[in-house]
Order: sequence, then C-alpha cells, then structure tokens
Amino acid sequence: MTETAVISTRNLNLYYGEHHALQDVDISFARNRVTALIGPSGCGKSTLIRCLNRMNDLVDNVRIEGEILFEGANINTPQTDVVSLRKKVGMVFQKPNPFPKSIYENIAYGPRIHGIKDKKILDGIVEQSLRDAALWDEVSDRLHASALGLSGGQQQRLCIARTLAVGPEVILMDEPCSALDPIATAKIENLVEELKKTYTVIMVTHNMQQAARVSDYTGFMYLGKLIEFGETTGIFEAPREELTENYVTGRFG
Ligand SMILES: Nc1ncnc2c1ncn2[C@@H]1O[C@H](COP(=O)(O)OP(=O)(O)OP(=O)(O)O)[C@@H](O)[C@H]1O
Repeated sequence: MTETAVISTRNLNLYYGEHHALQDVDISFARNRVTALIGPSGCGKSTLIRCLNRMNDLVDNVRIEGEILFEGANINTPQTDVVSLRKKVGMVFQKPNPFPKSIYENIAYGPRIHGIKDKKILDGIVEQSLRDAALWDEVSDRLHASALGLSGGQQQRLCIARTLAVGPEVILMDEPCSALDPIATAKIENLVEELKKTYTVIMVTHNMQQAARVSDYTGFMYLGKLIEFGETTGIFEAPREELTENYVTGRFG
C-alpha cells in the first residue's frame, strides 16, 4: 500500500487465556480511507479493532504482544495515555448504545469530560457533530428530549455524532448496521462515505455487499490470521488466496 498509514500493527498476537485469537497480524490502515474487515464468525475481526483503541484492556486474562503504531508511537505499552488514545481513536458498536440522557447531553458529555465548559462552545460542538453525522435536521427541534426516543438508525447516528464530538482521527465501527433495517443501513453507509473525507474509518462487517460498497481496502481474516489484504475490488474480483475466494463467493462462512 502506497498511501499514508494512520495506524498499523506489527506481529500482533493476542491470547484470551490459552486461546490464540490473533496470530502475527500485520496490517496498515490508510488515512482518509475506509477499510473493511471481513471473515467468518470468530475469526478475530472484533478482537483486532478492539486492539486499536485498547478496548481489550477491559477483558480479563488477555495478553497482547507486538506493536500497534499510531502517530508513530507504539500504543501497546503501559505508558500510553488510554483516555487520550480513545479520544483520537473512537468507536461505534454493533448495537446503538446512547446514554439514557438527552440528545444534547449525549454529545456534550465527551467534550465536557475533556474540559470544555463554555455553553456556547458546547452548543457549537453539538450542532456540528449532529450535522456531520447527518442527524441535525431530524433532531434540531428536540435536542433536550431523551435519546432513547430516537429510532435505532437515529440512535446509531447519534453514537457516531458522540464519537465525532471529541475530535477523533480514526473511527472504529464494529458491525454498525447489524441491528438496523436496510433504509437506516443505507444512511449509515452514505454517512461513512462522507466521514472518510475527514476521518479514517475501520469497519468490521459480516455483510460482504456492504464491504464491497463502502470500503476502499478490505482485510479477510480466518482463524485469527489476516489471510489477505488489499484494495476492495481486488479482494472481491481477483483474490490471490483460495480461502479468500471461497469466502467471498459464499462457499463457506
Ligand atoms: N472476552 C473473550 N474471552 C475469551 N475468548 C474470547 C473473548 N472475546 C472473543 N473471544 C474468542 O476469540 C475469537 C475471536 O473473537 P472475535 O469476537 O474477535 O471474532 P469476530 O470475527 O469478531 O466474530 P463475530 O463475527 O462472530 O463477531 C473467538 O474464538 C472468540 O470466541
């Protein structure tokens, strides 16, 4: 890959107890591009993206070896400031998980934690984040209503807005559409297209059509290994590995 990598791993290995869940993964994620991670259930896709903002730290009995380079530094060290890492490498989960608070408070929460107190500035961040997440027009008249009253698709865009509000560089998305209907899914996919102008997006998806539609690069994983990585068109139309071909043509999975 000739593009600038924002984040990359070198000899990344992860063990859950005895289970070797990531094996020698070397991958680079290009700036302002969407990279999709695909592969059958249990192959390690979520485990891999969770390494990129140290979410696996929260799991008991996990051991991680190797380097994860972000902005030139290895983040897989005890010295890493994990709070500031998670501000720069945000995450959106499979199931929308808004806080049981107002729409406004969901977005303002992160910036407040990071020290922004001025109401005018917070108002501006809330509006901009909602605009950037393509939600402003649907909620601008009810910012102080509960976020739990939004539809699933709106809640997921709210979660994206919440991530944008703290000024990330990378957005990790772990199957962000799996709980959504096709219309809400299409909105998220269109949004991802917009987001990559400003951010780097790394998305786990079970849906191969989605990977083909939204991503520039695709990594295919199998049993904890990154089997093949390259431009999405190449992975889907001319895979080099037989395993990849079998998977993308639906022969297993
Ligand atoms: N907290 C954990 N403790 C122990 N084993 C785990 C844990 N999380 C995941 N695993 C195991 O690690 C392997 C990789 O899981 P992971 O969730 O990363 O796969 P995945 O490719 O994202 O799967 P899916 O598509 O089903 O979400 C699986 O065998 C899984 O059972």
